Amino acid sequence: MAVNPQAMRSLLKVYFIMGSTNCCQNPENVLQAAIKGGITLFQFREKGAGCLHGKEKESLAKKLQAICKQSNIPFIVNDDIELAVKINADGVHIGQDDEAADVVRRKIGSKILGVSVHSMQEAETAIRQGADYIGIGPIYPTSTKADAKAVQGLTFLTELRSADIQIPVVGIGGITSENASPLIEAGADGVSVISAISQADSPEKAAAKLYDSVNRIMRNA
Ligand SMILES: Cc1ncsc1CCOP(=O)(O)O
Ligand SMILES: C=C1C=NC(C(F)(F)F)=NC1=N
Ligand SMILES: [Mg+2]
Repeated sequence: MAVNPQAMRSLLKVYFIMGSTNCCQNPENVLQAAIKGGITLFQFREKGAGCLHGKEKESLAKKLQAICKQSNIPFIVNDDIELAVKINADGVHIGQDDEAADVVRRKIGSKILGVSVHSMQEAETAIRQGADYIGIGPIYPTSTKADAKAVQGLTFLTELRSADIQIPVVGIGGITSENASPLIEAGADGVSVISAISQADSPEKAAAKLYDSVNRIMRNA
């Protein structure tokens, strides 16, 4: 465990994920606004049709990393372990089709390690191999990830929590400030969003609304 679970849980509250293909406006301005609105964690996910590669990808990563650093928001890199190590990111997020979590843990040392899981078996493996948090979804329908798995709603989350699995958990997929509350009530430590913030007219207001709905539920829980 590289980050203590309680610290990890508060980082997961409003977890913004973005890459150049998710934005209509300039990614740097969108991230700046999202941070102002109150996001608690950021993941650089440069993936899908038209995404950047090589030097262009690295240069955008460094710009977004600098913006996060100014506000003490940890900067997580999706998939690209090599890039994460090269620019000394604060952590990485991997899926089941990436390298195994134990291999990645050896490469990143005490950085934050997040793993996407879709079953109890995958969750237990990720925990055993030293993940700091797990991402589960898609919770609701989403058009952002073309190859997303079947929509799972709150079923898997409820299963995890009734199996008394304590690892910090964040939900992802089609989440907005309108549908975030049931997820927190079912035991998620936070919500992860791409389009609800990156494609909002005001990313700052969208982030603030998400932050408010998540905290409102946590205060009353
Ligand atoms: C990366 C990812 N993994 C499962 S759904 C998804 C896309 C989430 O995007 P959005 O928040 O726009 O639905
Ligand atoms: C596919 C993904 C699933 N979950 C997450 C996170 F929200 F960070 F856990 N990030 C991803 N890139
Ligand atoms: Mg991946």
